[in-house]
Amino acid sequence: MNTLLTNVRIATLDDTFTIIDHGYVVITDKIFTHVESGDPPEHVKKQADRIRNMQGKWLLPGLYNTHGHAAMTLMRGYEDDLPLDRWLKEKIWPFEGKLDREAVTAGRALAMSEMIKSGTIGFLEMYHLFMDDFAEQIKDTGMRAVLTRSVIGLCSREEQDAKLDESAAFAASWNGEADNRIHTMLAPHAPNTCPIDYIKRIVERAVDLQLPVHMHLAETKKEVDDHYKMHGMHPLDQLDQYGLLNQVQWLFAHGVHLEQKHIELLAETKALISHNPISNLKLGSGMAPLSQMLQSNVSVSIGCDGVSANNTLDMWEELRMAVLLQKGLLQQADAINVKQALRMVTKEGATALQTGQPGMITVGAEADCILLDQTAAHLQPEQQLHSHLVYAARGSDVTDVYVQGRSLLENKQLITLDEEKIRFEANEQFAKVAHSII
Ligand SMILES: CSC[C@H]1O[C@@H](n2cnc3c(O)ncnc32)[C@H](O)[C@@H]1O
Ligand SMILES: [Zn+2]
Repeated sequence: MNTLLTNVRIATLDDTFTIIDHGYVVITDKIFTHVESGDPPEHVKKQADRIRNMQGKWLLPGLYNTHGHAAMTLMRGYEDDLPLDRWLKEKIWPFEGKLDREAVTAGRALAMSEMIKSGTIGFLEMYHLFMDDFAEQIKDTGMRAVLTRSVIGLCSREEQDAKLDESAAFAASWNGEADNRIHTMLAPHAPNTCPIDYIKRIVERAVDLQLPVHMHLAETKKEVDDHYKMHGMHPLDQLDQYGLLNQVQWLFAHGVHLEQKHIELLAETKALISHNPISNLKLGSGMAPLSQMLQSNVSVSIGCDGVSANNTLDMWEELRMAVLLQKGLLQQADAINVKQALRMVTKEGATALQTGQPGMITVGAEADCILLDQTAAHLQPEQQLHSHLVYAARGSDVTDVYVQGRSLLENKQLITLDEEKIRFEANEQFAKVAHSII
């Protein structure tokens, strides 16, 4: 199958940030075989099974959302004003306790529809319910994902082991599935919900399975202060003291309350960070030292976290918030530049999610790309393309999405999901669960 996209402005976001003002791409099966300037020659047109004129659109790599809980999209707007610990204990965990298969499935379909429509092609899911179902859903939807059956260790040794066995079995059976679009990790929930000896056993299992480990880390000051009280040290220092940082590839979510010595430790051990600025602001958790992490060569990507702490899955908003926040916080206009910003949602995201893809538009890469309507007023004048992508673009500008050459969105219409059905089921399932709590 050959697909030819013509008359398009291409932001390759490659190593040199090349822009092709007027060009075309050819997707052969799932690979970019041409990324060229100008109009396609006759022989290229003849070989195409499908030619789409993309006049008035920008083509660029898809975005990656590297930390979240997709099922929680059902809980959008469910408690807006509590700090993390009370939010979890008083509102979220009781609600999650009532979730059944239909409710979780509805929340996840809603999440995927929102992500695809706003240009996110890959995401990480940290959750504990119906993970096999989700993997099946993703197979059909066509997105990329890292799936983790996460574990909380505030229970007996037997229960801990049972959860870990379930998590490892899930990870082993789905890693590399769906034509390598699904990858897996093990995922202790957080240092304050998983005792260190449990985290140690999880890391040992991850070593056996050759999988990375994902965990919330240093999200709130309370969590870190409590860790000092109980263990006399910061949670990252404890992982280091137990020799756990060098054994596996870590991907930490949040990393808000870190000192410079911790940032250096992350860099030394090549740990990855998923920065979640809006969730951190909404839950009053704080502002992560993003600029210092980038300066210390820590690989940072961006995540939206669960929707009830955000309240959208719009990676453009998330990116803009990440950049503006650092500039204001440090009172420094060049705290993060446009190229660093774009890298976090493309190349660094592709790395964090273990895709093996460059997160760039380049010949030989798998054909993952999104297109934006460049005619919107807020994207004029259109010359400063890279700047617009960081400071002006919105999820609603996205018109088309391809993953591995498969079309998931065309002219703002979802191809692999039924939007009306998703909306209906999300509302129905929310009402059902909310009613069962009262
Ligand atoms: C064990 S599955 C994941 C678990 O995490 C909860 N969660 C959602 N958002 C956050 C957050 O910001 N910090 C910590 N935990 C969070 C979610 O509700 C699931 O229960
Ligand atoms: Zn989270």
